[in-house]
Amino acid sequence: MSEPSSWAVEARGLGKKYRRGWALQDCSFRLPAGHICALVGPNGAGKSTFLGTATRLVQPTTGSLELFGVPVADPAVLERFAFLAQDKPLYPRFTVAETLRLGRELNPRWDQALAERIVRSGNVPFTARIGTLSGGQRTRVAFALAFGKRPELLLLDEPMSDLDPLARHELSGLLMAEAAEHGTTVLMSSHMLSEMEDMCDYLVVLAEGRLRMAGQTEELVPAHMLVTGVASGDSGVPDELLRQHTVVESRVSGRQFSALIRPGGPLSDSWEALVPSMEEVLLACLRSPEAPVLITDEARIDGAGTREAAA
Ligand SMILES: Nc1ncnc2c1ncn2[C@@H]1O[C@H](COP(=O)(O)OP(=O)(O)OP(=O)(O)O)[C@@H](O)[C@H]1O
Repeated sequence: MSEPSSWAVEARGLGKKYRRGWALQDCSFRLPAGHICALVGPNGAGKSTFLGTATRLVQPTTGSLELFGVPVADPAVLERFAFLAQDKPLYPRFTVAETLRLGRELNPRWDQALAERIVRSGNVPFTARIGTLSGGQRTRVAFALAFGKRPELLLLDEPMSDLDPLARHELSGLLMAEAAEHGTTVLMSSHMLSEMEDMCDYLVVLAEGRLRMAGQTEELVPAHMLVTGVASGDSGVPDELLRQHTVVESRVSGRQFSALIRPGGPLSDSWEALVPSMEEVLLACLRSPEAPVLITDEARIDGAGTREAAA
C-alpha cells in the first residue's frame, strides 16, 4: 500500500449538479504525486468544474476530493497548491512589482527570484499596471505568481491558450524543469493535444461530465492500436475485429477499413497495425464517447460511487 501523501489527487464519486444538470458525475480516480497530468475533454466536459472543486470555488454535490491525503475542505491544503484560473484574475490597478509583493507576503515558501525571472524573460516591465498588459503578458505574471508560491501541486486551467509560441515553449519547458527538480505535481487542462503529448506523462479524460480514461500515458497509449485492412462483413469492419477486440472508433472508405482498437489478443496477420500517438488516441476517444471507459489499476480508486458530498 502507498502512503496517503503519495497521491496528489484522489477523487471519489465526485459530482457537481447545477440546475441544468450534471456538470461532473461519479468521477473517481487518483493521480500519484510527481506527474504532469493533462486534463482533456471537449468544451463543456467538466474540466473547469473539476478544477473548481479542487480549489474550493465549486462545492461538490456528491463524493469527496483529497489533495495529498487531505480533504479539500481542510484549510491546511491551501498552501500546498497554486491555481491558475482560465481568466487569470489579477488586480488590474496593481503594478507587476506590487503583484509579486502580494505573492511574497501571502506565501511562506515564496521564491522571489523565480517569480522575477519569469516576468523578466517576457520583458514585462515591473512598473506596469496589470490592467495595461496584453493578455499574454498578464498570463506570464499569473504564471510567476503560481510558480513563485512553490506549490506541491499546480492546477492550471488552459494555461497556455493566449501565449505566443515562444512563450508557450519557454513556460512549458519551465513547467517540466520545475516538476523534475522539485517533484511538483501538475494537473493542467488543455485543448492543445500535441503539446500535451510532449509534456504530460499522465492523462485524465472527461466527456459529458464523466471520466473516460485515466492513467499513465505509457500504459494508456500502448493499450491501443491503429489497424487497417480490407473491409468485410455488413459494416465493412471485420466481424473478427468486433468480436475479439474493443473497437474505440472505426471508419470504412471504399474497400479499406481503419480502426483504433484496444486489442483483446493477437491481431490477424492480414491487417496492418501501428502504435498510435497520444493525440490519435485522444481524438478517437473524444469522438467516441460511447467507447468503454479505460482506467489503469494505478489510477483506479476502490469503493467509489455516487453519494452525498462530505461536509
Ligand atoms: N455556474 C454554472 N452554472 C450552471 N452550469 C454551469 C456552471 N458552470 C459550468 N456549468 C456547466 O457545466 C458543464 C461543464 O462546464 P465546464 O466549464 O466544467 O467545462 P469545461 O470542460 O471546462 O469546458 P471548456 O473546455 O469549454 O472550458 C457545462 O455544460 C457548463 O455549461
